[in-house]
Amino acid sequence: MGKSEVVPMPIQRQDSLYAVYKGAYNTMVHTVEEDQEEDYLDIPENMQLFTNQVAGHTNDGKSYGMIKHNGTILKPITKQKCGEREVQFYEEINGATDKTRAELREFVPKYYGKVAIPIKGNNIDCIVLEDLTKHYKEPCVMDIKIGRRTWDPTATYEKIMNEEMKYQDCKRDMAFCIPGFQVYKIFNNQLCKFDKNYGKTLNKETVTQALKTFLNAESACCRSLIVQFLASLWRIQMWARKQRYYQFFSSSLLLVYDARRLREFLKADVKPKFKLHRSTSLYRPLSLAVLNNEHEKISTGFSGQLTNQGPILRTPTSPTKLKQFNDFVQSNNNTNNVWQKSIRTLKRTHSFQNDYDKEMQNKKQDYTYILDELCTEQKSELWATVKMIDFAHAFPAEHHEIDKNYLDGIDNLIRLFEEFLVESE
Ligand SMILES: Nc1ncnc2c1ncn2[C@@H]1O[C@H](COP(=O)(O)OP(=O)(O)OP(=O)(O)O)[C@@H](O)[C@H]1O
Ligand SMILES: O=P(O)(O)O[C@@H]1[C@H](O)[C@H](O)[C@@H](OP(=O)(O)O)[C@H](OP(=O)(O)O)[C@H]1O
Repeated sequence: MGKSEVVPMPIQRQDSLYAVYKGAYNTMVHTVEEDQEEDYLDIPENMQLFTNQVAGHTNDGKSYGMIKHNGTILKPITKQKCGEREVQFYEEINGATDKTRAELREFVPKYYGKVAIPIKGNNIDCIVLEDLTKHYKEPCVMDIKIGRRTWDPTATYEKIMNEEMKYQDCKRDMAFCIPGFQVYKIFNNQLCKFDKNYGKTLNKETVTQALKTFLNAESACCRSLIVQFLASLWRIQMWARKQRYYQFFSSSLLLVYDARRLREFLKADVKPKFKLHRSTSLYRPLSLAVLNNEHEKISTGFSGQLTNQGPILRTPTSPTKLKQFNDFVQSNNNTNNVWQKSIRTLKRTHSFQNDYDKEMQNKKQDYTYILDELCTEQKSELWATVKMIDFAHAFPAEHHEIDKNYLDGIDNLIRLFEEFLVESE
């Protein structure tokens, strides 16, 4: 990625850390200075460059990057055919009345039509989409391009060759690749960006590490986060297993979560107090407790049971379990109250460790969180999601077949996340 902007973190604002990883993970290149000039783009005053973009076309002279405007993003159309295809795709599904395509609307960003805006003095058509990062304070974003084949039926020989040369190992073994991601690291408040050069080095072994880096899971996976992602992924998978309308080439899944909420979650150091015991069922029961604990009550629809056919998506219906669960939630309910959190913070006495600055920093961070929570009209229960994006190469399914190329990638990605889920038990 070439674009960058120093994103203010709640603390340590003066020395906010920002790093870009190009190629090897260990090669950290500071590009803030050198990128500043590139970051300038002549666009209307009420619009900004979209700094949470992690992959795709950028302002490189031939194309433009995403633009941010009023809770939406504008995707400039620089390749006419690709733009038309993407617009047609969104308009088709927005007008669809059949169940399968209507359902697809839930899995993609909201579409608000097309708009022409002046960019560098030229009138450029843009696709207007919901900004999937807009509710997140510290958006961690990963673009995962799905499918072994990333060229469409109209591709030239040269295009096919170009595509086949890229992300070879990862595409061959995993049926997906990672053209870019950004993550706010929990342990040092650093925003790290990983570009396509890093993505191109990945293989079936190292891709797991890349996902863990993205998930802030170097030491342990946060179960709540994994479940939120899996809840979205499983629904997309179920849809892809049955749909026979489309073939997606070079389309991505965008994984987005809020590192702020993850930090709060980990800070609360929530230990599961309510645990479902393993039963002697055919299934492999995974505890619901840590998914729905005192800190976050998340309705993912995940029953806690994985089967060979996939997850059982429902909540437990056993009256005893429900009562146990409700009692648990009731007894811990007040810890969710932001005012009580605030009072607790105010009551905190002076540090005994002579570490006054650190204490102050923590306090500031707490207050920032509390203020943000109070200012947010409605705090969403969920703080991670997956959406399908980039339909520049969406084609009608040949012979109404299942899009195996797409489904393979989804299946493999889910398998990795399910392994993380088991690890987090
Ligand atoms: N609705 C959205 N909300 C937030 N970010 C988005 C959204 N859509 C796209 N992005 C960001 O923009 C990037 C590029 O998006 P997209 O893949 O649609 O563009 P592209 O230029 O067609 O990409 P490619 O070069 O892979 O064809 C994504 O990786 C993501 O970071
Ligand atoms: O991952 P990389 O190395 O950036 O490769 C790009 C990626 O495959 C894009 O999907 C593609 O845009 P399209 O989907 O629009 O074809 C672009 O083609 P381009 O260079 O012709 O724009 C490639 O360069």
